This record gives sequence, C-alpha cells and structure tokens, in this order.
Amino acid sequence: MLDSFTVGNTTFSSRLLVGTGKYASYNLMRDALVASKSDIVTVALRRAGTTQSEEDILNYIPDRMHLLPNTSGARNADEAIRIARMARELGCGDLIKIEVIQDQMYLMPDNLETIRATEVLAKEGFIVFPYMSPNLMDAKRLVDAGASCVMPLASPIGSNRGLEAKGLIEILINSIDMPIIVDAGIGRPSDATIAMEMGASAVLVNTAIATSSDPVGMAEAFYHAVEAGRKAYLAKCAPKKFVGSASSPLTGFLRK
Ligand SMILES: CC(=O)[C@@H](O)[C@H](O)COP(=O)(O)O
Repeated sequence: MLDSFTVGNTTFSSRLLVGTGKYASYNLMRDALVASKSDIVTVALRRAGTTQSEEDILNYIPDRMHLLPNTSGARNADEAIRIARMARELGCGDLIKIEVIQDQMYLMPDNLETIRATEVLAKEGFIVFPYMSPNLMDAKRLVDAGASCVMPLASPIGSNRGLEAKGLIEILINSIDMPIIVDAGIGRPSDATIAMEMGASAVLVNTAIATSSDPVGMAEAFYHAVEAGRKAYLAKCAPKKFVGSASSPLTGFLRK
C-alpha cells in the first residue's frame, strides 16, 4: 500500500490518479480502475450524468473512489467556473480539476485563465486541482490564488511522449510547498517512476492505460511503477558519480 497524501482537506491512499476517457468499453474502464488501486478518478463533467440514450459513466466508477470532475471543454475562466459550479450542484463534491484549453493542436493549458478561475473557485470553497504548463511564476500565482495543488503537464495530453518537461517540473517540486501532481503525456510506467523518484507527490495517467493493448495489465503496471518511484524517493537514490568505484572493495580481507 502506498503512503497517503493530502490535497486540501482530502487524504488519498494512492498516489496514482486515473482518468476515464478512451476506454473501449465502460466495463473495461471499471476493471482497469480497480486494477490501478487508485482512489481518485477524474471525469469530464460533460460525460457524467449524460443523456438517457447513453449509460451513465458514473455507474462504472467504484464507490470507494473519490471523484475529481474536470472542466474539460472550457476555453476560458468563465466557462471553467460555470462547469465547476454545475459539478457541485450535481452532487460531485468540492474537488475540481481546472482545465482551460484553447489550443486545439497541442492542447496546451492557458495558465492565465486557469489562475483566474482558481481565484474565484477557491474563494467558493472548491479544492482546486489546476492543470498547467510548468512555469514557476505561474505556479506561485496559482498557490496565491488558492490552489490546493499544482498539476504541471509532462507533455501534451494524450501524446504518450513522457516527461519532456522534466527539468521544469523539477523546479516546481523544489520551489512550491504544495503537492505537485504530474499530469498528461505520461506514456509508460517508467515515466511515472521517474516522476515519483524526482519527488512528485502523485501522477495522473489516462491515455497510456486506456489505449494500451491490455488496460487492466497496464493499470497494474502503473500501480507498481508509482509505488516503486515513491519508495525510491523516500529511500533517497544514491548519488551519481562520473568515475567508477568498485562495488565489492577488498577491504576487510586478509591479503598476503
Ligand atoms: C483525463 C485528463 O484529465 C486528461 O486531461 C489528463 O491530462 C490525462 O492526460 P493523458 O491522457 O495524457 O494521461
């Protein structure tokens, strides 16, 4: 079992956050969510409690999981605020992941509008999880605006390109006194391990699990990857050296 972490007033037992998009079926999604051992799942509000003709995705989310509605589809702060308020009215709770995106090619988040939305929603009592392009000054502005964590992207959503923003995320981890959840673009379990070894509080993964050949097996792999990375971080990795040094020194042996 992973050690817990807290965002706002909520403590999570797992440091792996998962998404609900791109699964071949809701049954497969549910099985992968269970296999991930995650206890927090993000869902686009536009997909929750949908039309009568479509089955409600919420019925396939295990009861024990915390719901993290997201504002996917919002193009500015006002739209994100409206979606967040709707989520709360629908009974989805106070957690909200803010995603504000205008760029349709790379799906880059708009940090400025995200900060604006965070300021309004935090004042209304929401526990705000803002998705952002990793930038130290903007991360500080998000904290000042009342964010409960910061979610820098590793690379574009759905790209599986991995930790392309590694160095910038490291700066946030070293400078921001708030949980850092690495979100988007994590393509392989090893990416998640590296993010956790660096000291990230958690990672969010969707596409890499949902679009693998075996989402249930991949969800299990991500569970172990996050656990391994966290344990390595706590155990503090040994320093790198430029030159070799014998792993089995001969000291302590009697030599003639
Ligand atoms: C589901 C969700 O919130 C995505 O917007 C998120 O950023 C995940 O990205 P990947 O699909 O690249 O894992």
